Amino acid sequence: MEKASSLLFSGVHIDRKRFAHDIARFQPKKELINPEIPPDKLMLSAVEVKGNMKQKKRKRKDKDSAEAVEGFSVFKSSESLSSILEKNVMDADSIEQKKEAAKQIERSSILRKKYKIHVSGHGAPSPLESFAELSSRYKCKPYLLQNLSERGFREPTPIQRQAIPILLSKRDCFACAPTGSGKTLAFLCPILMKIKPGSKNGVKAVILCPTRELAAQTARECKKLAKGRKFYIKLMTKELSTSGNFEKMPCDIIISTPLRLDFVIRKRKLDLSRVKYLVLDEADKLFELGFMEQIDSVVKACSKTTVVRSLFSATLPESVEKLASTVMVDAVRVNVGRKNSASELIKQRLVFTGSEKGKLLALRQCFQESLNPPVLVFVQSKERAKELYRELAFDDIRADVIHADLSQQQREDAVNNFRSGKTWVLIATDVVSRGMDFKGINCVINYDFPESAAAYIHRIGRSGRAGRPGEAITFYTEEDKPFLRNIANVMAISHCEVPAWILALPKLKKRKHRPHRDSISTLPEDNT
Ligand SMILES: Nc1ncnc2c1ncn2[C@@H]1O[C@H](COP(=O)(O)OP(=O)(O)OP(=O)(O)O)[C@@H](O)[C@H]1O
Repeated sequence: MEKASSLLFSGVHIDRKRFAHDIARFQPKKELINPEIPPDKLMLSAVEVKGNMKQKKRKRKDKDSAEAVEGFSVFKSSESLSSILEKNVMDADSIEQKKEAAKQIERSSILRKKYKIHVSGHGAPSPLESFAELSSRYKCKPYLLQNLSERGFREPTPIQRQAIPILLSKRDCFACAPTGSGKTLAFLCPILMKIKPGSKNGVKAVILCPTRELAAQTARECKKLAKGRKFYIKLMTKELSTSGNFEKMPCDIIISTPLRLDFVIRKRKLDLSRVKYLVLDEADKLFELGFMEQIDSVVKACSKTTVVRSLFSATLPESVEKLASTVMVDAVRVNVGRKNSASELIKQRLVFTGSEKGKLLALRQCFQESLNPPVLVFVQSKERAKELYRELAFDDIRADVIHADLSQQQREDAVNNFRSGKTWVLIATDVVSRGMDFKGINCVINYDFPESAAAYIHRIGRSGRAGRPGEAITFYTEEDKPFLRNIANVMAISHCEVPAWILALPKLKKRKHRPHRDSISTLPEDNT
């Protein structure tokens, strides 16, 4: 009779009899011991150990047993085999879970690589493979999936794949993704999924946007997505902010500019203490000096300890993230593609016009060569927008203008006419440079050189949206030359051609470029 013999492998002492007994006992779960070992090898080892061991020569048996053990990396510890096996079986469920978790991690990293999603922050949930996962993973109500499908959204965009699960997991989030890549839906979906409609306990979500136009657009998007459910979605207009009865008015989601919401919090005592989601869209703009106090007031008013805060933009500089970190808790960062870069769908080029007068000639030439409406033309100030509009009024072009001096109604009309195709060319200040989703803009012309690389990225991002190609032309004069490099860097990163001499220009410390420019007008003084 064979005495309990021992086998030394990798410095581990194994009791052979117990080994045989344990293997036989736990055979049904054997594959759980170590997923690395092939099943046929494991089965062979178990049978040999249990039944045939006595008939085989000691040497052979030792070798086989050693082979059987070889796959068990877990044996390479100082624990006895029995205790390891017991533990493994007891942990079978957790091992199964661990295996599944390992697979999920692998799937996540494949998806992230495929969609150029970069994530930092611990325990970020895995990205969505499809919209259907919203229902299988997060029990999304059918109405929302139906609305997504009706809008023609078949696949989530990369930022939606990652930011939606993060916000559904109630994690604070910094999200940076190119212009036109569907960030709006990335924050609207989780809000609609996580709050209950019917406003029994006051406002549940606040979305802040830097301009009225963008707030109105986001409110419209939100209503379209919420179709079929009785959500109270309110756009904070001037009228509502001054005369709305907030105590009696049901409201689930408020979409506002910081100025209006701050006014209502201070003067009308709007209670935001039950807000679950706070979104700062175009966050880097909101963190600029003019908005800081208002943002502070809104952040304080959304006082629920579990409020989920998120920042979205196509450009999120470190300085903004640093500032915002003071109010974010354990946030996850998501970047799609290269941070702070332009959409790769836009063909960008620079045009030297020499002087201010040269710009008007160049613009007319562009229109003569190929006017492919809709075209958005950006200028530096409202005065210049008015001047250029007056100049083009004499040409045979259906042009309109939008700037901050117009009434709210006039601004809305300008946007709507441009959207519907009544207007071919819209002359604009930066009031519509961020977030505005004019469908199918073919070309953006920077008549005046943008004040910064971020401004450039947002302006040209009005074209090349939702997977469609776009074009951007930027005029520059002698005066703009020193600032060319910032823009040229953005172009080079998006693989657009840039003359080498521009990339060799010295770096500038000054970020903003808003020079005094000669008047656009070629009309005599008394005619203007
Ligand atoms: N999953 C999707 N599939 C197809 N189109 C989508 C999807 N999600 C959003 N869109 C469309 O993409 C366009 C751009 O979306 P959105 O305005 O949210 O972009 P954005 O990333 O917020 O851009 P910006 O940085 O300029 O604000 C919209 O017309 C929107 O309807």
